[in-house]
Amino acid sequence: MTGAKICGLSDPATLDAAVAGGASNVGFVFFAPSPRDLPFDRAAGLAARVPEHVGIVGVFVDPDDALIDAAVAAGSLTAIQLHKTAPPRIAELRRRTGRETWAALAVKTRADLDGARALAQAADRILYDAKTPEGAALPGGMGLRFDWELLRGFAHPLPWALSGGLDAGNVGEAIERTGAPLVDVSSGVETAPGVKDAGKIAAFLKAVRR
Ligand SMILES: O=C(O)c1ccccc1N[C@@H]1O[C@H](COP(=O)(O)O)[C@@H](O)[C@H]1O
Repeated sequence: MTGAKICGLSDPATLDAAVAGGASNVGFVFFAPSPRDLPFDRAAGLAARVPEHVGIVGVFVDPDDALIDAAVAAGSLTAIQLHKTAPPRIAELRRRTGRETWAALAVKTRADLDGARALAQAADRILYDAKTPEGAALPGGMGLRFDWELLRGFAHPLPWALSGGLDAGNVGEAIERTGAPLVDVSSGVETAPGVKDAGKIAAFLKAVRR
C-alpha cells in the first residue's frame, strides 16, 4: 500500500482530515519565507492531535542546529526532511537528531538523479521533488512536477518518495508510472498558497488508496 504525506499543515481541521483520511505522515514546514511556515507553539498544538501510527515530518531548508533542535522538540518530529542541504550536513543532522532523515533531491533532468548516490550514506529516504526555477523563493511547495519517466528503471539507492505537483487528479497515474511507495503533496490540496482544504485532502488520499 502506498503511503501518503500531507505537507504544510497548519490548522487542526485539515490536520484531522489528513489523519482521518489515512495519511501515513503529516508535514510541518519550518522555513520563514514559506506561506506554510509554522510557529513552534502551533506545531506543538498540532502534534498533540497526531496519533502514534502517523509520522510527523519537519520540512527544512538547510537549517542551523538551533532551528532543528527547537522544531524537533516543539513538533514531536519523527522525521526531518531536508531541502538544499549538502550530504555531509544531512548526515550530521541525522546523527544529531536521531530522527529518520529524508533528503530532497530536486529533479529536472536525468543528470539530476546522479545526486542520489551521494545521499545513500547520509539519509534514510530520498524525496524526488521538482526543481523550482533559479531564484524562486521556495525550493518546493510550488506545485511543479517533473517528468516521472526519468525514474523509470532507476536503481534507487534508498527507500524513496515522490513529490512535486501531485494532486487528486494525477496521483494515481504517478503511482502507476513510477511505482512510488510514498507520495507527498502540499499545493495540490490547497485553495491558495498555505490554505489547506479538507475536501481536497480527502480526495487525494482516496485517489492514493485506489
Ligand atoms: O511547502 C513549502 O512551503 C516548502 C517550503 C520549503 C521546502 C519545501 C516545501 N514543500 C515541499 O515541496 C514538495 C512539493 O510540494 P507541492 O506538492 O509541489 O506543492 C513537498 O515535498 C513539500 O514537502
